[in-house]
Amino acid sequence: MTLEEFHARGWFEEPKTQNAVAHGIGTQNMLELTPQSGQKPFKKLFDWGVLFPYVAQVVRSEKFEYRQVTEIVHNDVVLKHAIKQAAELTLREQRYAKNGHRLLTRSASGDQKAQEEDDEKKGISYQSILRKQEQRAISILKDMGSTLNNGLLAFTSWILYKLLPCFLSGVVTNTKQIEMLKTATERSPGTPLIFVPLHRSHLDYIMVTWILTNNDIRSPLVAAGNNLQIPVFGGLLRGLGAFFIKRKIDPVEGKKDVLYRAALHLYLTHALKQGHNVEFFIEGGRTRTGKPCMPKGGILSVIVNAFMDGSIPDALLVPVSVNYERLVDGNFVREQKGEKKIPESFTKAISGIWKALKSNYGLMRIDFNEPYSIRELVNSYNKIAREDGNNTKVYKPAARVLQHNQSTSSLYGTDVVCEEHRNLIESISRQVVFDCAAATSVMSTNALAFLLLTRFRNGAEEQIMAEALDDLRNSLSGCKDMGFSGESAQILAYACDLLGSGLVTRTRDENGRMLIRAVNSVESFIELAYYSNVLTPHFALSSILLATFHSLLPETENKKEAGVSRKKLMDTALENCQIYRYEFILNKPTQVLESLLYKQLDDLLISGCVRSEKLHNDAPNADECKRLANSLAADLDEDDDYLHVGNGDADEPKLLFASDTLPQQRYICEVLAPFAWTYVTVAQSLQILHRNSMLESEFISFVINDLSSKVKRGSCIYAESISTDSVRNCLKLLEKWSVIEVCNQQGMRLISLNTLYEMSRESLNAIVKKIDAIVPKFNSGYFNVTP
Ligand SMILES: CCCCCCCCCCCCCCCC(=O)SCCNC(=O)CCNC(=O)[C@H](O)C(C)(C)COP(=O)(O)OP(=O)(O)OC[C@H]1O[C@@H](n2cnc3c(N)ncnc32)[C@H](O)[C@@H]1OP(=O)(O)O
Repeated sequence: MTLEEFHARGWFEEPKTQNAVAHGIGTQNMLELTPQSGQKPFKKLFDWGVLFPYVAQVVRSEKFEYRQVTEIVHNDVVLKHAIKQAAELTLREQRYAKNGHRLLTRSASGDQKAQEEDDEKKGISYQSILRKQEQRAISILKDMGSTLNNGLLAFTSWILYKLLPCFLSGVVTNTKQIEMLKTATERSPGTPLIFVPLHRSHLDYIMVTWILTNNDIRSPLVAAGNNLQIPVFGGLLRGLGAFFIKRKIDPVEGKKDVLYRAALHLYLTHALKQGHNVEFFIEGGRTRTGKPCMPKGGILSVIVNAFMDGSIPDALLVPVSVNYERLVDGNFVREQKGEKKIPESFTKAISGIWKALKSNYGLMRIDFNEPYSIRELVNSYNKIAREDGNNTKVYKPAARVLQHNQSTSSLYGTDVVCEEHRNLIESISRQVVFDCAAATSVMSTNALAFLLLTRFRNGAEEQIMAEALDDLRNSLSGCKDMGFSGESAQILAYACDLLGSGLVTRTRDENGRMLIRAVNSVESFIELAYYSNVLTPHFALSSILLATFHSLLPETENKKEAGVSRKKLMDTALENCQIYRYEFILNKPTQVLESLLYKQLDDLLISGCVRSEKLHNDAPNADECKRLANSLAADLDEDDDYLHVGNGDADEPKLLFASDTLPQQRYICEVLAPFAWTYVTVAQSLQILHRNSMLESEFISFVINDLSSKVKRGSCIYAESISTDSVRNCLKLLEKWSVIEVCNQQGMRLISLNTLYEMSRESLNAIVKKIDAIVPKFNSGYFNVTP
């Protein structure tokens, strides 16, 4: 390996002074790290660890006591109560099935004995139902329980030391972050660590446990979907920490599986009480698009509850960001094109491992971000609630104690999850996902794919692209950690190599110039979008703002003096942000979206993408100066929302179109343009629901086909707009807006237009128009003005 290549792989990343804890001072390659091996000075003359470093590493790394919890759960009175509750529910169902509506009159009479006799005649036995529920509880716990043990951990760890270098050139972690975790566990020994990674690949959980084990940090119990309970691997994962859960808690809509909920609630609570660390994937599965999915709250609600009811004194949530230069477990192109997911199986796992071992996937980067104490999170949300003057929102841990007769119908542990608690969990989970995404390091392949999709869709000369990469690195400096360093041209060559000729070509033209371009196929653009989307959330707000600005510019002859009022821009941009509410988490719950938009506006003003009327006339007003000063202050303390100056008067300075920076404006708008195309196509397709309800899956196929033909015809230039995930997100939005209704019939989701939109074509057209406004119009209007 040449020195340049070595640098390009980011192992000598310059330290970031802005946030020493989150970004660390120096990284380490875990593949080469065996701190327990080698000669221990002043201990012995000869140490066998010198000859067998990997064996020494796994044998000598710290061993923890991993207590089994299924037995404790089984003996818990709450479980016994849940078994009874489930049995009574089944009894009622069976009676209803036999007696139909007559059941109600019988129960009302309250004649217990007569009821029992009637049951007996009809072959219904409460005792046998109860026994069945008891058996079910045993079987649920058997399926769920992890058998985490040191022996298997050590053996697998050794295998991984041998196998990982076959397909990864490095596993980069941050020394400071690992030390931070160790310090956190030492400082508060009774406080469990809750690892919350964003899920990209099956390697994620393997690497988290492997890194923790080899750094003498207790391995976590990991919530695993029961689709991974496949022969051989299922048992292996269980011994390495997996506890299996149903991906859908209530398979039958509207019917709560009380027994399962209680078992999961108790399993997790007791695991925490027994000192286990826990890991779960808050998105509920791997991202198919490369950007984070919306979080799920079930597991988190149990953990927060364990703190609230005093089962544990506190817990530290550790957001984990994982990124790969090249995704190890294939790609998600098939699924984005609307094809069915292939279920996990033994053969699929074996062939996946075999394929992986024969390839090169470059670097993997894993960041353990600064932990949040759940106690402090709850306190700070309470502070916000008090500042809002909303005392009902205040959460008090002591107010709820673990009761033996508590309900088992919710994962949280109360009959109905109250709205405040739901909001609290949702806020915490959105904050975790936001922070994980923001802290994800940018790999060389992310940067290359981003440039290819937003600036060089037809390819470009390597030198020009290297300059663009320099610009990108400058613009990200201080806000995103880069997983590479060195000469941009070399980084591009390295990234092209990794992505392979199926995605990107790097060829010399007849004049000897090196050209880099994306392979012109739907599949390659969808896959490149996966890599590019690591950067998309970072540019999402400025893209929304600028696209909104362009959509508001008036049609006038004198385009160079055209402008939009600040208030109008902000109001419309805020509305447009709502369109993307299921696609991106644009702000933390503790941040005010409007303030973030103002900050983005200031950045656009500074970069010259938008001009200010007053500034343009060389007469900066006091408001403008204050706003820019505030923006800089907010940069220094990013969590504090700064107040924007200006009262939103109609006569406030206008924001003017800037013709000299049109190319930059276009790059920014290109970031969200593919999403906007998907959304507008979904909206246009709604008309087929007129007097016609449809299975959701059929509607999605219809939209995907429509998008594919648009791409084929060239009316949509973004092949990556073909995205099942974005179609689904748009449907969630339309459901939220009450444009469509979704009803669940025996596990099938039927969608139809809501009455208003069924009756009125204009209302439906208004929705299409509203969504169409977020599509940047590159072929008309202001994007075609010559500077
Ligand atoms: C050294 C060697 C190394 C080797 C090393 C090997 C490592 C060996 C480990 C292997 C490990 C594999 C790991 C694979 C990776 C996956 O398999 S990822 C998939 C599985 N994991 C997850 O999904 C975790 C995140 N998901 C959740 O938390 C979901 O909520 C659940 C628990 C799965 C349930 O999902 P769901 O059925 O869709 O239901 P959901 O709407 O979320 O709500 C369920 C209930 O939760 C509660 N809830 C939900 N949201 C809220 C809220 N905001 N507030 C309060 N309560 C809420 C409510 O009670 C709700 O019920 P309702 O009151 O609404 O009726």
